[in-house]
Amino acid sequence: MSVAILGGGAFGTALAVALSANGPVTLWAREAAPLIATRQSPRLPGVTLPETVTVTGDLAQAVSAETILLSVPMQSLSGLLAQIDDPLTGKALVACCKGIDLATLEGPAALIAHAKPKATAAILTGPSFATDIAHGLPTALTLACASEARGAALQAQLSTATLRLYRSSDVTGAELGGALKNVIAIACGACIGLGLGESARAALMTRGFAEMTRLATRLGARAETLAGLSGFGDLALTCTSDHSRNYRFGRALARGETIDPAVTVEGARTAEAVVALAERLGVDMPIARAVTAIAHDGRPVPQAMQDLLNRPLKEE
Ligand SMILES: NC(=O)C1=CN([C@@H]2O[C@H](COP(=O)(O)OP(=O)(O)OC[C@H]3O[C@@H](n4cnc5c(N)ncnc54)[C@H](OP(=O)(O)O)[C@@H]3O)[C@@H](O)[C@H]2O)C=CC1
Ligand SMILES: O=C(CO)COP(=O)(O)O
Repeated sequence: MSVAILGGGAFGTALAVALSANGPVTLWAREAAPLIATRQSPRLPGVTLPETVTVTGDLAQAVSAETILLSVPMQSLSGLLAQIDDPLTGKALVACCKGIDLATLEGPAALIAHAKPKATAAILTGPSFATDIAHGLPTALTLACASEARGAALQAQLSTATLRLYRSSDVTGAELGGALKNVIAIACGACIGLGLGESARAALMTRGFAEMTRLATRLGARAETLAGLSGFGDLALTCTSDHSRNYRFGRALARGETIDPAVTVEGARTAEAVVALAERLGVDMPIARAVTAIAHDGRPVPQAMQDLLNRPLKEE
């Protein structure tokens, strides 16, 4: 089965390198010329695409593949899908982005399912830095698809010797785990940037995990999915690593450092979407509210942290 990846940034490039171990791969980028010329994405320096990866700027050609991975930032996903006239009947569309769409408050797989109802929507998510995948370091991810049979086929097609996929039918749990952990990672970066210490970060991770589980289960996810790679696994990675852009964003906010708007920080916009979703559903999400306050409302980070500590004492 042929594979195409839409999005020539860090993750799309890394996936193209990894999946080329299984056979030919097509990589589509909106600005394909530099990628064709250099075989390197500026978003993933030092990684050269193998010859078995065909880079194209022709979207119609790319979506002729049977399995299509969508690896653009979450807030760009609906626009990209709208550019594809083809209903993509029978194809597998695998979301590789992490977030919640601000316009619809949907996760990536739900958004794909609504935009292309004649295709099969799935999601590939979990703890994995693009650089690790591209360099062939061992990585385990969740491949979630509502159809058990399509999920099993995708699991086999997209696993490699170093990219180990676990299968799930809980698409909601997988997409929310990946989206929500980025919000908590911003809070953890802010905590460390403010010098509040590692004990405070562990508390934020734990209470953040409670918050993630509360919202996800309210939306029909299984709690055990949140405890898996796509939730707990990715939370652990993203909240503790300098490689994470979300973590670094929170740390920079706390330190008053300049933020580069060209860097993809999914948790910033997703925090806004989460707050809106949680309010609609009556779910308490204090850490997401704090992240929205520091990222968008100009609330100073020390005050936002104090707001969290000042909340009434409660049962765990
Ligand atoms: N990097 C990582 O380690 C991982 C990332 N992810 C997820 O993958 C998704 C993509 O992130 P990542 O690749 O890292 O981000 P990058 O910032 O590295 O790249 C984003 C890419 O998307 C392209 N893009 C943006 N908007 C559009 C659009 N409307 N149409 C077509 N292309 C578009 C950009 O093009 P241009 O360069 O022209 O701006 C760029 O090539 C995110 O949801 C992220 O959470 C998941 C796991 C790991
Ligand atoms: O999702 C990721 C790791 O699993 C990448 O994290 P950042 O987007 O924070 O860099």
